Amino acid sequence: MEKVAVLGAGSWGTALALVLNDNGHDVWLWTHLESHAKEMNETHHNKAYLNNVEIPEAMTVTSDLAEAVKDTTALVFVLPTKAIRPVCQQVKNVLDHKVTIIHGTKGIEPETFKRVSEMMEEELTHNYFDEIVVLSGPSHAEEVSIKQPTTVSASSFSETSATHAQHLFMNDRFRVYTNKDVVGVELGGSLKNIIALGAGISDGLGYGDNAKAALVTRGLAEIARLGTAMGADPLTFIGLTGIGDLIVTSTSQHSRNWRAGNLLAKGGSLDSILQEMGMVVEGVRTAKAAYHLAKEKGIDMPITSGIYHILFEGADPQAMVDQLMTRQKRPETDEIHEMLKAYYLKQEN
Ligand SMILES: NC(=O)c1ccc[n+]([C@@H]2O[C@H](COP(=O)([O-])OP(=O)(O)OC[C@H]3O[C@@H](n4cnc5c(N)ncnc54)[C@H](O)[C@@H]3O)[C@@H](O)[C@H]2O)c1
Ligand SMILES: O=P(O)(O)OC[C@H](O)CO
Repeated sequence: MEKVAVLGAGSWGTALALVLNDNGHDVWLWTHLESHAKEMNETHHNKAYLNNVEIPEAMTVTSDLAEAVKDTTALVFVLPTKAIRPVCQQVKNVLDHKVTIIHGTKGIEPETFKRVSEMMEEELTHNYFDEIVVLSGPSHAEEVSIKQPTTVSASSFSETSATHAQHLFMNDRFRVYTNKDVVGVELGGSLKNIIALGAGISDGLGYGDNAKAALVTRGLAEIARLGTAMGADPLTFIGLTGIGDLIVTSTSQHSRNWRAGNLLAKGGSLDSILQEMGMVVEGVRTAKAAYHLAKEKGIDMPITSGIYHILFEGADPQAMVDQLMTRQKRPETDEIHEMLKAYYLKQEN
């Protein structure tokens, strides 16, 4: 049994804390709001974020960060991307030993284009950990919390750290693979949220399965294009944290990104939708980051660009679809084909 602190008591933090609790660990779930900790301790439910399950007695819910991180072997950061830097700064003030650092956050910082592990490294420095582990894959909190079979990847430059995360989380309903492509795993997990917003928009406009399949497939081509330019292994994008997560987020009604896109297409304003949902919709800020990053790097991302214009410039979703469909004629063959060829060649050898 190990003491593990989960930082962030939203839906995903709560679901991951439950997995760790099932595995017999001493789990401390930290929320920055004293009132939230009090409510969860009194009601044994996380009403605002994941009300369908009971918080077990064995799990400690606290708003005291120093108590939470004391004597831990691992910290699991499960926060919105914009809360990563401030919480790392708070952790730095109270952590006095080395731990395995794991994060389950899916986003890119729009101002710097940094991935989450890069932001964490900048804030925490290597005094407190060896290499960060990214836990990512097709995994809705609503299903993990009721023990539906789920598979994810634990990705790190350090095999020891990845294996530690795998050991902490893996059980017969939550299968964890290790993975070395941190860049590909983080970018796949973040960029798929933009395409999921697009899938929600497509459904909201009344389009069918053909349109959604096209969005997912051509969306993957865009993700791979930007991802490889940023140093990712292209094969990662046909794995769990690429196509796997893209499928689940674009097709599931659990997805907050899909839901936000769906409401947008039906005429809601972005601000009111985000306010009403009350949970983080990471694809919004990531669309801003990816749009500007792609522009800077000269990478063609027409779907991402259309979604950016809908989100931030009030473009009409229907007009964006028309624009995508009537672009210049071109062959389909591109890096997706090259990736698949490389993958099958690798399997044969
Ligand atoms: N929900 C899922 O199924 C799921 C699955 C995989 C990954 N993720 C990723 O996990 C991350 C967190 O998502 P979530 O679904 O748990 O979000 P959520 O909206 O359900 O909860 C966010 C939590 O962060 C807290 N928070 C917000 N700002 C904070 C701050 N400045 N300091 C401290 N705490 C703060 C909120 O109080 C809340 O407890 C996101 O990057 C998301 O993409 C979510
Ligand atoms: O609910 P979403 O859209 O934030 O997606 C949650 C997870 O990332 C799915 O793997």
